[in-house]
Amino acid sequence: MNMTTENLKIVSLDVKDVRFPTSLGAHGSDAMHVDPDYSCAYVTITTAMGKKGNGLTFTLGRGTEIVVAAIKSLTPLIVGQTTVDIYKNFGSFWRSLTSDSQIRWIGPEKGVTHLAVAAIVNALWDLWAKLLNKPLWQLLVDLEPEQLVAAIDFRYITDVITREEAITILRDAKVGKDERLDVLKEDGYPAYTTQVGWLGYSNELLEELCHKYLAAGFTAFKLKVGRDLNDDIRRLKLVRSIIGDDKELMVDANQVWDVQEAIDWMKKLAGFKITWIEEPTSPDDILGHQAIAKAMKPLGIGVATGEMCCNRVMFKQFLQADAMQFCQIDSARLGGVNEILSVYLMAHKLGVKVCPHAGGVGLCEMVQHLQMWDYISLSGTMNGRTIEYVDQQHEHFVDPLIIKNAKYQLPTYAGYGTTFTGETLAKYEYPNGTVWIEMFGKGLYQSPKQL
Ligand SMILES: C[C@H](O)[C@@H](O)CC(=O)C(=O)O
Ligand SMILES: [Mg+2]
Repeated sequence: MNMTTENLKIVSLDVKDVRFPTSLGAHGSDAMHVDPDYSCAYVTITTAMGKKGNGLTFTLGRGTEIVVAAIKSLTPLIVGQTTVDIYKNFGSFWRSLTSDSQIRWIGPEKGVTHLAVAAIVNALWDLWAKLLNKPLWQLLVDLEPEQLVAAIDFRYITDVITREEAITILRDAKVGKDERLDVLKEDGYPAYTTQVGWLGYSNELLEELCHKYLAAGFTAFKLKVGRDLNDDIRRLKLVRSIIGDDKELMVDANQVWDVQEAIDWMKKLAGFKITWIEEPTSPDDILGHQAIAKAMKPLGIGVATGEMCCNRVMFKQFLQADAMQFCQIDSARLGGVNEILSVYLMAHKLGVKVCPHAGGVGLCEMVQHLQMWDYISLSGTMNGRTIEYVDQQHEHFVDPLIIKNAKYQLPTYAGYGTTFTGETLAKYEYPNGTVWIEMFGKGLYQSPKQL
């Protein structure tokens, strides 16, 4: 398959700080992040002839300016490159972004520098898909195994999967591809929702949203826990009384507990028939997760984590240690699509289900492409897999996701779905967008000048 594009020089990289005042309504709140303002560092890469790709990394308000600064530091590595050179050996180019000899010192492959890489790399994939006039999932599906694997940096993971093994796995998985594509076209990919369960929501809102999403066809729900045990029990009772016992229920502690505390707390919640406990403790504590997973096994509860798992090496060890039963790749935390592909391949080889994290700006838009590629070209199954769905900020994208009867519908537009509308940028760019000026005027937020 010819996947080359015109050879266009990258002439500029622009980055914007875009924020939405979600904390005013406690949207997105959890036990650890009590006042999140859903935000992102938003990248536009422009080529000669004016072709553009957009990418983003998700942030929570303050701190976005630091990611923006990191993206600016990486910009000289991108501007002046040409598209053919980037895409013909994307894995090497990816390595050049993560291995800059001065910048890597403040990573490497983790934290702010890696979030910056994610935004840039996501923009490069959006650009590639747009140049080929395909949705991102289709670009991935159409790449021959050798071409897809050429986008991956296998450094540090060859003890679990090699380039050759990955090619064989992808070749074997070609059987039945067309039929699986038809399933997605007809029916879509199942979703669960977290929208009911933000921790700052009142009981009334929790009840109202459970009814709303049940009526919309959802059969799986996620609730935030970990602030107060009695309150968790009360809220879980309430939710179960509305959704019934036949629906799936997941809980998410967003890293608030110590290891033994997580085990003890979850034993008290086990009676609510919980599918998974998400982020029970520090996202870096592989052996801690392993201990929790072991303790949860007899209770029928799996451990889910990944939204703050910083790179493929950490994922490798979580997978090797049986410390995660649900692998939650995050499209804006790992270094973009290239690194995510390597995690999907390792999870597949080690028999762990991938259920992407998507609570954040643009994450639902992105992960649907990845999970659909996985179904068509890698795992070949949706069994026990689901994509997170939160109903926030979709209206700000030129190509918002489409969900019907609790299933993501196969995207048909070209790109990765990560382009904001002009109106959104005019309103929400921080701090000069019209919505922010209004917020400062009303005293709802302090302007950066006052801080
Ligand atoms: C701060 C974010 O909203 C976080 O709570 C999202 C999350 O953990 C999830 O969607 O899962
Ligand atoms: Mg979570």
